[in-house]
Amino acid sequence: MDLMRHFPGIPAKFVGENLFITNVASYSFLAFAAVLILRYGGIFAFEVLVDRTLRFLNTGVLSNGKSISGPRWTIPNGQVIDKLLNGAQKSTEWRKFGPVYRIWAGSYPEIVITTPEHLKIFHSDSEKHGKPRWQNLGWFVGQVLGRCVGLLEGEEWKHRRQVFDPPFRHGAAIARIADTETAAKAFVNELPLLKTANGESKAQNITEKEKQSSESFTLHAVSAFMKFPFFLTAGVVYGEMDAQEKQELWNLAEKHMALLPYFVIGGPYRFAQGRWVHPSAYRKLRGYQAGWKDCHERMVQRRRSRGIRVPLVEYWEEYEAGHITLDDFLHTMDEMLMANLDVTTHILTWCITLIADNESVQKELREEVAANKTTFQSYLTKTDTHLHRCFYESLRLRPLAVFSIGESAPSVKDFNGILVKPNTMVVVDVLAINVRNPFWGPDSANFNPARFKTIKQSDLRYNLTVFGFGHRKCMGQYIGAHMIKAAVAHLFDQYEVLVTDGRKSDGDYKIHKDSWVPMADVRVQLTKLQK
Ligand code: HEM
Repeated sequence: MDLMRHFPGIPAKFVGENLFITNVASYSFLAFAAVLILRYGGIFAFEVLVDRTLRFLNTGVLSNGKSISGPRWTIPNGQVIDKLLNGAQKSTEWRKFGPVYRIWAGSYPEIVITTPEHLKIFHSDSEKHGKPRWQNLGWFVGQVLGRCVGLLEGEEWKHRRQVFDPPFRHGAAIARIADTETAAKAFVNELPLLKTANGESKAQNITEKEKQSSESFTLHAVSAFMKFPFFLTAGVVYGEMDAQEKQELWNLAEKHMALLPYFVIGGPYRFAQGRWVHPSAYRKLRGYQAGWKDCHERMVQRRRSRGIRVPLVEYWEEYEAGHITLDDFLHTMDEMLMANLDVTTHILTWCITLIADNESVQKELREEVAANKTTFQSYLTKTDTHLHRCFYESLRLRPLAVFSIGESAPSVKDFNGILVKPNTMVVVDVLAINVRNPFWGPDSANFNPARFKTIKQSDLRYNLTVFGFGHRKCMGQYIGAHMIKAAVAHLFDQYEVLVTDGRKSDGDYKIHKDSWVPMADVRVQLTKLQK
């Protein structure tokens, strides 16, 4: 399908009620569009028509409050593509609509909030918040992730979260720290092998110091760092995996990546009927689903036959006992591994890039790591270290999504007189909170981990968003933090790291194009340190 060429991309989650009305409305719009485009070549006219109609049907706010503005609905999916793939630019551009504005996800209004005050108001009843169906992204996403923990709400969410989160709780993550650290060390030790595997050559223009060490090579950061967090998370759930299982899982990851564009493009992919428009996309979807299910059935079988009890087997037993459905199981597995693949790669790549580009930060980190060698594993779990501050500062500046995944409140929310209707999706402009917010001071755009030294944890509550809010905080936050910090600590302990490529003319970094999160598209030069 031609649309695909224009929207290489990604992502995951949401939707609202009244799907039937929405379907009818959407198909009517498509019919109108066809007529207009054929007759007048009028894409602009079509967008205006859709925008006006949607505003007439539901603006997302009550008419007895202030009115709300926002960007015009655009083909093919409102602002979904911009929100997910072009977030940083749009976060700045859409400021002209004020601190609270509306965007469209397909035919659903989403309200964007940008200040800590509004964040506090919105989360005053966070325990009752819901998740709009399929994250307002439509049917295709629903087929892969519709029943994952992150998209459920109410009692169902509470129950499924209790089922899935035991291996990821704080105590469990601490108990695994030796495994996490060993895996991170192995990952860093094996990086030189990637220079051949990735067809990378030795760095050009090697300096005298590098010649002496004779251990200098460059890597494309995303490609080189992707598998480490993926297989580490897989290990938490599946236990030890053999080479064949790892290969099968990676093949499935590649198939999953090929589905990501359909998650965001919208149009026909928002509806089950879209299968008639693009049968090969539908076949890819079914192929992935079948492979994902088979792979898990076999992994459970193998572990059971050897008497191995790992979280995978325990989750499967919940399914067999009828406590959760097969989709609950498969979709949550997908969320933890596949949907998260880009997330964890993004976090690791940015953390390394930002430290590498700040010489004094890199030096301080190396010294701290050296000073903590004897208690290295407990050092990794601490939160009052330079390493942890580097991790947080990187999350602050380079959030995985510029516009948060979003939630809906069951009550009316009053944002300075704009009254948001109950059950309407509200998303947070994370850059507005984490960077443009006056709380962070005049150097808010700079990478300065030391800033966290003097900030009280309680002051961060509505001024920083990293792992989500309230009850819906990230299930993998502890494992996630440990794995990133372990990899970063080992890397900078063994190598001098330099960003050699990936800058734009304005000094900002290039962003990886084939992902649903804004990963750094950089190359790094690693030079082995002489010890
Ligand atoms: C450092 C890396 C990570 C970061 C920065 C991160 C960030 C986030 C954020 C911001 C959310 C909230 C999304 C929302 O608003 O709904 C979230 C949710 C979630 N994350 Fe993570 N994540 C990371 C790693 C992981 C890992 C390794 C797992 C594997 C289990 C994981 C599993 C989940 C799940 C299941 C949810 C949904 C929680 C719920 O709604 O109950 N995350 N994550």
